[in-house]
Amino acid sequence: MLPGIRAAIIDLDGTMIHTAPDFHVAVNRMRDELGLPPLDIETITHFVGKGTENLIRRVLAVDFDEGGADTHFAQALASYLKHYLAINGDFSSIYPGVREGLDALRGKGLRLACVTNKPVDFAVPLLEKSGLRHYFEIVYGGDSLPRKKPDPLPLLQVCEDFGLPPAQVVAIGDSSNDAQAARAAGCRVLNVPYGYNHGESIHGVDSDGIVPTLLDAARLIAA
Ligand SMILES: O=C(O)COP(=O)(O)O
Ligand SMILES: [Mg+2]
Repeated sequence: MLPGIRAAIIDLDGTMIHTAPDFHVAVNRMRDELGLPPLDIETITHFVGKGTENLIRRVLAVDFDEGGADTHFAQALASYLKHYLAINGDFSSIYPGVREGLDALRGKGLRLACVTNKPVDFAVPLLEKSGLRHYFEIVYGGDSLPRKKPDPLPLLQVCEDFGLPPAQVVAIGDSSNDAQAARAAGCRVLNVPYGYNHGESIHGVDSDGIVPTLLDAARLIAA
């Protein structure tokens, strides 16, 4: 059990929504525009988690050295953002247990925030389209604050917004980013094993527990 918890900070990509197919389509439409061959979904999924700029750099590094990637970066980023915005949510799906888990967390009286490295202008419409926006008092994207996960800043900002000490807040996410940010902030952390952990096993991550679904996370948490 995790006792003494008053709020949960929940990650988006790979935790609530399986967005890898959206990333796959948008990245390959960008690559097509640049005259580059498509990448498979697994390769692209391993690049997800550290924000949009990092994703584009990793995607360009498949074809170019550092100088070449720099040359193409601005065009690639603009193309990717245009294509992602056009399809945001069309190919993605909510993971099992997410709605039930969010209902259970709310039922226990926890306050909820979503902290994602996705740009906030992608995250909010995706949450709205998925019917999840209403659960969250706060949504911070990767570009909402000066630093993103694995930096603790977005988590510390939520703690301040809620007026809670970090020890009373749990972060729930699919990757080492979420765990590192939580540890650095002094929050508790639970991880789900089904998302995108940069192609690595979630079992190597410093976490307070690995739970099969958000509903299982909710069952472990007590106010
Ligand atoms: O867009 C990303 O890089 C991943 O976003 P996440 O923080 O919701 O997993
Ligand atoms: Mg994630």
